[in-house]
Amino acid sequence: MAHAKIPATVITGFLGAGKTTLIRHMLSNAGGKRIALIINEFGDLGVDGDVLRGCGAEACRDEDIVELTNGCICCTVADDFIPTMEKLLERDELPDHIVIETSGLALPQPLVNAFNWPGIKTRVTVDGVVTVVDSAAVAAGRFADDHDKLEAQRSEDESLDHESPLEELFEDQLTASDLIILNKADLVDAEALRAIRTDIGAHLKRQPAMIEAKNGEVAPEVLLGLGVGTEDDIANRKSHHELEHEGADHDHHHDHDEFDSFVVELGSLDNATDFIEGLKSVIARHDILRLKGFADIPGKPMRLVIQAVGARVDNYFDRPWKAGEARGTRLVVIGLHDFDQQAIRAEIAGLLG
Ligand SMILES: Nc1nc2c(ncn2[C@@H]2O[C@H](COP(=O)(O)OP(=O)(O)OP(=O)(O)O)[C@@H](O)[C@H]2O)c(=O)[nH]1
Repeated sequence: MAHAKIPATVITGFLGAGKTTLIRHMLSNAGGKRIALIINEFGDLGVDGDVLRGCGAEACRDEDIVELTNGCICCTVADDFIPTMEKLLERDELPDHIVIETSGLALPQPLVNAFNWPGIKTRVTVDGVVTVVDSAAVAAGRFADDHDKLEAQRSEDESLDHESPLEELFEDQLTASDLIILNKADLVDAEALRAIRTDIGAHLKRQPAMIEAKNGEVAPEVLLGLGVGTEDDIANRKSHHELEHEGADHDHHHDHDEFDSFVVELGSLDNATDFIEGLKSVIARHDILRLKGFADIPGKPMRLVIQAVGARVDNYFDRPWKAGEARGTRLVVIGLHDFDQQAIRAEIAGLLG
């Protein structure tokens, strides 16, 4: 008897939109489903995988979490993602469902296309692409292009064929989606949510369902089981990059060179409250897009998770430091490629007093 294909859900969305939070909620409510997770993130510190392991949900055991850290999943599909999937499919105990969290800077299109790879197409199908939107960031105009500024830049440099990298990515992630989650609904009012819906709808040819959520609280039955088979519809979801180079003999190279990241390592934080207040001003001064990691607070048995998305900084203790684990503070900082790494490093180190 032929086996049914394993459904795979792709979770995409810009940096800090709430992908990991959504997955954490899904795992805690999976109702006995065995879910394998493939997690990819931008930057050299695997924070998302570690946060998910820290939540100890039964649906996803440690061996079911695979991290792809060699770069952005859309650029390393052939070298990284396909071999990982093949290995997963060789296991004796196959998962009921596969969930893939892309990095916040990834284009979903090359990833979805990888499901047409011969060894994968017969075994797995894309159940759906779920795009998580940070409603607060959209309402604050983070993805809206400054068209006047862009025109001025274009008149100086004719080779510029791009919209702002943030706006393009945001649109490409929406273009690929089967379901849109307007997350962080707690941070905006009903009118702003309505405006976001209208605006997103106006940008899309297809009209995927949109649902509002806070803290990624969406029932797994809603997220999983869409049954779309997105890999067969990929031609209708082209990214800006693909559209620009359509027909041209062009290598579809996409290397996120508009963005950059680095890791800051520090000792322990004597005063976490002051440190976090200080971080807020460093983030604002340098327009840092995302900062996340773990901190060591002397005398505390638990490690502190620090999560910043734009100007908002959250922190919470997630789990005790393990015996033999090196305590310390490690933060990954992500921004546009021209941000001043040296100054940011110095200013963050300076917060320790
Ligand atoms: N207020 C509020 N905060 C949220 C919500 N969802 C997520 N967050 C917070 O937003 C921050 C980023 O959430 P993550 O789930 O890590 O976002 P992500 O999309 O996985 O981030 P990257 O992997 O870095 O792109 C965390 O501090 C979350 O607690 C929400 O609905 N409301």
